[in-house]
Amino acid sequence: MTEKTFGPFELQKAYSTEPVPDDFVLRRRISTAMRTLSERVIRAEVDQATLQHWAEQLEAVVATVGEPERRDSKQANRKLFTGAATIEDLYHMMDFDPVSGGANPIAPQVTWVQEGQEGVEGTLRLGQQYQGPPGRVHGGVIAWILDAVLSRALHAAFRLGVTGTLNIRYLAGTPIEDTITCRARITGQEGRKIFIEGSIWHGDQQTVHAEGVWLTPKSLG
Ligand SMILES: CCCCCCCCCCCCCC(=O)SCCNC(=O)CCNC(=O)[C@H](O)C(C)(C)COP(=O)(O)OP(=O)(O)OC[C@H]1O[C@@H](n2cnc3c(N)ncnc32)[C@H](O)[C@@H]1OP(=O)(O)O
Repeated sequence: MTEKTFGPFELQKAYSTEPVPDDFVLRRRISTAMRTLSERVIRAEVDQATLQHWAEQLEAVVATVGEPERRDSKQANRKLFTGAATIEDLYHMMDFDPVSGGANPIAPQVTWVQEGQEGVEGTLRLGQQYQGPPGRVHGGVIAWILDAVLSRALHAAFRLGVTGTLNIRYLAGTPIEDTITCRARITGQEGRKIFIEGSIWHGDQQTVHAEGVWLTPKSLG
């Protein structure tokens, strides 16, 4: 039997509904453990011998993994655009994303509650490893997340582009260790320029406003 394959417009749906490939179940477990560790290790108050022991254990894992070659992510992308991508290819494209990618150990995990042409909305919680001022999320981390959230609004509307400009207004502190909500939507288009705005909320309080311009590649525009 031939393996099921997907094209560009099936990417999001297949990624969120098809069964997770076995190796990605394990990659996600590893990444979850690493994310949990990076938060807890900052909190931990232990003696020097314990720190020494943990350092040695972790260095042993690093040595076991070695120095693998860089992953070729263009291959899966090419297959997607000819409708020949397998579910494994889709996971290779999506699951290593630095925001929300389940198999990326540094990716803050967003729970997407809405994704459509009218916009996207997701919730997340950022731990102490993302702290800037005491108790608040680091401003650069906020920019990192919003770049991804605004890009997600672009993809949810079946468009492609790269960030050209991203302006961020920090209205109030965004708390760590509590649920926050991110939103984004396309507000307009002029030729290859697509205008997107976004926000972060803590409960009813808006803490960040963002707006930016995404550029569709010349080859598609
Ligand atoms: C189907 C789904 C697939 C999903 C795949 C998952 C992947 C996930 C990926 C996640 C990705 C996450 C996101 C990421 O991380 S994207 C990575 C971060 N961004 C970049 O690396 C972009 C780097 N910059 C460039 O490549 C070029 O400078 C671009 C392409 C931006 C423009 O160079 P280009 O040669 O094309 O431009 P042009 O000179 O013909 O000008 C055209 C028009 O645009 C106006 N303009 C120009 N520059 C800017 C600017 N910076 N802001 C605003 N406007 C700008 C310009 O005035 C002109 O306007 P007008 O005079 O016509 O009115």
